[in-house]
Amino acid sequence: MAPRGKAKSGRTIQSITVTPNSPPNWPQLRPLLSSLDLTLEETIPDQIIKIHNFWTSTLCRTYVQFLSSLPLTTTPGKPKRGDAVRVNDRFQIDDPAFADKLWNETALKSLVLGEGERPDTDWGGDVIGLNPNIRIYRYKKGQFFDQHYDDSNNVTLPGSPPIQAKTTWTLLLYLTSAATGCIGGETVFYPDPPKGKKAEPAEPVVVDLEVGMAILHKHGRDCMLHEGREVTGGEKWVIRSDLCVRW
Ligand SMILES: O=C(O)CCC(=O)C(=O)O
Ligand SMILES: [Fe+2]
Repeated sequence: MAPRGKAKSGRTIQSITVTPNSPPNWPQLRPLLSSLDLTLEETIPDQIIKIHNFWTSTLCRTYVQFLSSLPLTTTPGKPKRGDAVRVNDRFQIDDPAFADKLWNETALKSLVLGEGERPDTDWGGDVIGLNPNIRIYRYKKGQFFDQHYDDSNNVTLPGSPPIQAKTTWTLLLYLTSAATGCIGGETVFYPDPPKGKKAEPAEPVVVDLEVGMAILHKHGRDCMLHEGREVTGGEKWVIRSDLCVRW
């Protein structure tokens, strides 16, 4: 057998340190619009909020290119009991530093907590940052995320001492849309059917993809049933995190 570190030919094999799940070298978050140029737009008060142009199309393009180089894995078609059928390619990482950048170096913190004009939203407590659990989704033709509710989770945010928090709202950031060749993939919300036999079922609320748009939607006990519709052409790319409140 060749000695350790040597190939049979005698060349030294470079030692490779693989840190399992080490955070990627995310591109810097630029260019971005200032919070003064952005607003929280209520699609359904206290349930769904949109931020158009949260990321610029230039930044989205940089990220799609970068994220394409990450080792995404296709989620199994058969979910665990109680989980939604979810067919997409994803990359998941616990990265408190990136979550902190997404919160502090973008307009998000100012929009959610800022002094400016903003809807009187119940964030479920004092918002202190974003969930370090960052999820990247890529949906290709035929992929989708079936109807489900998002859970609230307990998380620990960095600090000394570390801060106990829980998630209250989902953050979805769309990097692609019809403008980049993605067909379908809308996020669709289903309001609870009105009570009473004669009542018409409530119309679904369809959120069309828009490059750089972020949406926040309330989750946990008050989460609306929702889905990511099937992508029928091109690619849908999404970055997912959650708002965290002090626990
Ligand atoms: O990709 C989407 O449009 C929806 C994603 C979603 O519902 C989730 O991450 O829980
Ligand atoms: Fe969801």
